[in-house]
Amino acid sequence: MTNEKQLVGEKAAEFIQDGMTVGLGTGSTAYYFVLALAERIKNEGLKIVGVPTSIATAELAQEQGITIRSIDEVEQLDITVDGTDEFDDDLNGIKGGGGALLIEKIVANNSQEIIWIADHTKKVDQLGAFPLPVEVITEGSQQLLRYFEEKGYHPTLRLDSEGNPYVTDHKHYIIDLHLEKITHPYDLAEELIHLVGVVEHGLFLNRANKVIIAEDDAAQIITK
Ligand SMILES: O=C(CO)[C@H](O)[C@H](O)COP(=O)(O)O
Repeated sequence: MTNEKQLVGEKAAEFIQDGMTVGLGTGSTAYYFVLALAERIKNEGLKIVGVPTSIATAELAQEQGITIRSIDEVEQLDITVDGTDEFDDDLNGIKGGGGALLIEKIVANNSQEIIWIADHTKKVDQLGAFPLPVEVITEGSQQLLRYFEEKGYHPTLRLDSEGNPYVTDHKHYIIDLHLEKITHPYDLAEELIHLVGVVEHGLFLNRANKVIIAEDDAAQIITK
């Protein structure tokens, strides 16, 4: 059986050119991109600077011999390759299933080009079946949970494998909103970002330029 995540990760690595500063996404699909990029660096001698979007990706990139810099150590990025939890026909998406949405969004906002890599399950007609992650500061998180409950957003505080609140790389909590259907993503994004205590949300609207998706055992490129 085809490993779709590997297929699209390897395809994305073909878009990287010598001298680029490259945003390195987070998650099980981005993992394969990082491995494929490291292979190209070893085999072809590409000179690349990687900007990781999480501690996990920074560790992986270092293990693989990729030179890394933080987002504050580069002026801007040529390209970012990242996974996504869902995307629709407009290439709007939900990200943050892996908890790295904050730096993923900062890196995306400073990239000239953004490619998402996705297995076939990630394409949806309407966003929302995947719970929307909202990164919040820890203090006041109970109040935000109550607010979201009252709004009918069906919030849950994300927990780690031991049943404790999941803590992000930047020591925040994540509240997942179980919305099922997001009919007005731009309005929702506007509401969430103005709530005091919310650091960032996982709606990535009008950001991706391309999605590489696995379909029928081949990598298909969807361009905006
Ligand atoms: O947004 C993310 C992490 O914060 C990931 O890109 C997203 O969760 C997809 O992950 P995977 O490739 O493991 O399905």
